[in-house]
Amino acid sequence: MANVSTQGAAPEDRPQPPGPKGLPFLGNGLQLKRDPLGFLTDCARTYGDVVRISLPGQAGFLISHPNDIEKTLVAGAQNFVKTSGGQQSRPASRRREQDLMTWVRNFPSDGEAWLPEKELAHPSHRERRQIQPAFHSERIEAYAETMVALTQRSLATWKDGEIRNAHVDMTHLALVVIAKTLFSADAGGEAKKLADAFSTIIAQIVSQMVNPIQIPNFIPTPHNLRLRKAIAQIDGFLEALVRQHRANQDINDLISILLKAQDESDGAVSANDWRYQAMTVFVAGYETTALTLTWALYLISENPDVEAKLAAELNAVLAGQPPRAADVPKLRYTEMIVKETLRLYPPVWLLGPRTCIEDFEVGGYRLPAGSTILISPWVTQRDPRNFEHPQIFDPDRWADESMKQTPKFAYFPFSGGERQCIGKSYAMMEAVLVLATIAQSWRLKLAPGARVEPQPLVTLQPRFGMPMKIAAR
Ligand code: HEM
Repeated sequence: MANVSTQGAAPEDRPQPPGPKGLPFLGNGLQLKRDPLGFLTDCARTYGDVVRISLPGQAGFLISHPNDIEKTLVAGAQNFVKTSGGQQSRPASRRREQDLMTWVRNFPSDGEAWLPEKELAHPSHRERRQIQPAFHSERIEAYAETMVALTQRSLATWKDGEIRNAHVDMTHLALVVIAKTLFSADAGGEAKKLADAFSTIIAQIVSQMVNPIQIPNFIPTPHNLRLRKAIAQIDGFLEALVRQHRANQDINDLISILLKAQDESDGAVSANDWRYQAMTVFVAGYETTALTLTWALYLISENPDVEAKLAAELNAVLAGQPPRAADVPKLRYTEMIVKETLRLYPPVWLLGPRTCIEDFEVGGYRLPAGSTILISPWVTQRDPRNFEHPQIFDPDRWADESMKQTPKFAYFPFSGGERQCIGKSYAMMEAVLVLATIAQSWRLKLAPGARVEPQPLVTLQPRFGMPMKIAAR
């Protein structure tokens, strides 16, 4: 499975990457749809580091060697645009005239999102520049108190001995945390409604990835009506936010940054653009963090030795006090649990497909312009060449000095390069603080008979939820 040696070979003499046989027209589409995690893992283990996968109507290549991933995400980044369901989005100038429905139709954003044409060579630079201040380290530290307070508020409703769906709890919690820290909104009462609206929207995003042919928005099918209602709910939430921010100029958060950027843009940014960005941060931020926490609670419950070590660390560092930002660097084992959870259950199990603009040389192969590149943290982070006993949940592996020898892109739950997750530090801090706050006072055990199976949608969901029996410490 080592990279193919290409020394001395002219590009045209190089072999084509191997790959599984596919059906006429459908290629490997059915296998990919039926069991994406199993199929992609088998492809990498059977055919090597660059695998040809025929997607309906296009050539796809799975890249799974850390060096090749680094080359794609870092050195070669300028050669790629992010695509959604094999379709390239429309030019920004036309997109600006459209509404949130268009945002949904085009998510995840590609290199052209919201950018004037002259900036296209530097995908996403402008949008990142705008929202970056909300993620500076001193700002993130200021969010710690709110994260812990909201977790405590949510835990106050828990009753000893009951069975709760940890996935639902973590989803509502992560949603109210983002709403409060970045948007200054108290979404407590609305958490369920907003979470349901977002999941309708996310289901739509998944559906259009799988089925590029969609019934147009204006036809009132039950599905389109549900989607419109969900979008109207989110839109109403954002409208209320903007009124609140316009009325109180002292608020200093992500929304105020976006509104200021819009006011200063001299019409270069449309009235809707701040909404697109707010929606992107919301969708990208709350579900991923909620899933990290859900999978972490599950893995802790299945590993009593890990649970005991976690409890010991929390006692030693916090001595019964709620965690604060200053405690985060001391909660090393808690952080190792989060890192190991993100290795085994990366919420973004497949990075947004990227299309190469020009031919791309990688792993000894030359991939033609227009190819779709697939990169999966799930596949690479479970590769035995990168991690010893990769299927085992072992937070202690992160304390091992030998881990420093592991190639950088053997582990990339937040992606890497210029499109890497902007919320990485925010998410890590939130996960550590929330986990510490929960585990300090509650012990969670997977409910008897519960079925646990990862379901790879846009993010890696627990297919049957995560019913857990809770006990007060
Ligand atoms: C553990 C939690 C999280 C994980 C695992 C995660 C992972 C990722 C990954 C892998 C990407 C790149 C996707 C790609 O290239 O296809 C990404 C992008 C992004 N993330 Fe995160 N993320 C997390 C939390 C957050 C949070 C808390 C926020 C904001 C509060 C956030 C905001 C974003 C944004 C704005 C993008 C760019 C989206 C785009 O370019 O379309 N993420 N994240």
